[in-house]
Amino acid sequence: MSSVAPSPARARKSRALSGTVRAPGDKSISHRSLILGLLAVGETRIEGLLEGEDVLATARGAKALGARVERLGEGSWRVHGVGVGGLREPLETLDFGNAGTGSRLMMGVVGGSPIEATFDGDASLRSRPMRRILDPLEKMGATVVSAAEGGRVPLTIRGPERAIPIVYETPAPSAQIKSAVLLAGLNAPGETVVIEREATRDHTERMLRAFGAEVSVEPHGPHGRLIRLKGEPELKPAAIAVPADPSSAAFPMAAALVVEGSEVTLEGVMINPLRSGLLTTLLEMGADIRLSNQREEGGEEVADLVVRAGALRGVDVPPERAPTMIDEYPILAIIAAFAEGETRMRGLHELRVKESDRLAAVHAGLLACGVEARIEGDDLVVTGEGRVPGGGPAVATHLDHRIAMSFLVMGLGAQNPVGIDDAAMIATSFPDFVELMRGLGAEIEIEIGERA
Ligand SMILES: O=C(O)C1=C[C@@H](OP(=O)(O)O)[C@@H](O)[C@H](O)C1
Ligand SMILES: C=C(OP(=O)(O)O)C(=O)O
Repeated sequence: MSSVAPSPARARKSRALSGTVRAPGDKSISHRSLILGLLAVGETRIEGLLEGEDVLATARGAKALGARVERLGEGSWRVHGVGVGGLREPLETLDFGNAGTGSRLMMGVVGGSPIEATFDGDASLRSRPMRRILDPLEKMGATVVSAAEGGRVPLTIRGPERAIPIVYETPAPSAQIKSAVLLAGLNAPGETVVIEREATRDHTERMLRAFGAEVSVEPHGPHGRLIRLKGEPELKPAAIAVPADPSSAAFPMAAALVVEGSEVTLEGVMINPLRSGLLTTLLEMGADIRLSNQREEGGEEVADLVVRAGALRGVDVPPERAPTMIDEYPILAIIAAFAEGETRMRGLHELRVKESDRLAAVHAGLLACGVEARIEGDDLVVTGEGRVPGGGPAVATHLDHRIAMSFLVMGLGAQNPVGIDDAAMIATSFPDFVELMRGLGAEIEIEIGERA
């Protein structure tokens, strides 16, 4: 099990932020490009790969399963894949650290193929539910050789000679469950079908097509989708350009909104509609965000976002929007604290099973910083007064990068500094976060273990 020394950090009220920055490569697309690179025969080239710890764990996983994975330069990677039929049984435990996406997608790969592998991770990953992945994989012929209590990691899976094609309705709106089933379905003779009641990010579907698989998607019910994958495709390597991650761009964007006088431009942010719920919500709150230079990059729509500080009002965020902004609620809660009036974020049950229980962690952090907030069932309600006191004890981040970055952003706009108990996990998704924010004019101090 991996662990990193904690690095307490603190952010203080900032002068106006300004500048043009590019958020790192999208984490979801980065994981998938390495995994599909492994599953195609030949050389896949990736530009703009996120070199965060989560993705580096997936790169090691791809290597352990037989791929040759090389870093050619910053963000520039080459994967020599072995194909679905050529996977090697890893000799050692696959340690995914803090990464839900990497571990769950790789479970799909292993669970659909005739190899056995053991998965493990840090204390956060060890607490996260994996039954949601193991259940469909068992239906597809996989055997769970062993697992920690409740079907958690460390766990060992053995896949079948050929997977059984299934029709599977996901029990939660989760792109990770959908992706694990589709990846296992690559080694199934026939059609694997995934039904989701609420559409989730579609990067796996898009990328499978780019690698030559036959995937069709149709609407299902008012908010859902039905996805069909034709099994046993011959995946061909592809060239992947990874767009900037909207979930990471959300932090400098939020800072620009809440620090008086700021104007920040975020370049090349992916605006896939299944990832842009935060943008929709912020525009409803009256945020001054302008999209320009809309274009396509690497099969995804991207835009430059010009963000200016200004007054914001509280809004009601409907539950059906949750899958399109699931990782953005912590930072939205911070922005809501700076708005005038009540923001109600509905239907947040999935936040309880992320790197931490994000509903509880955000709520506790807000209270510690003098913000009025309450949890009602699966809703988080934040009452903003246009200003945030800050101060108080260090916010507990529970090995959660998004909690860490959210409260540091709060400190940049709050009356008093905001401290967090540990900034180390920021490196899982946004290794240059502190440097990028400092480049915009932010004051963030890290006490120990500062990363370059
Ligand atoms: O598929 C993905 O890349 C992801 C799916 C989401 O998780 P769930 O599938 O659990 O909703 C999200 O929270 C995670 O950061 C990335
Ligand atoms: C939930 C997240 O990631 P993962 O599930 O991959 O750990 C996240 O990055 O916010």
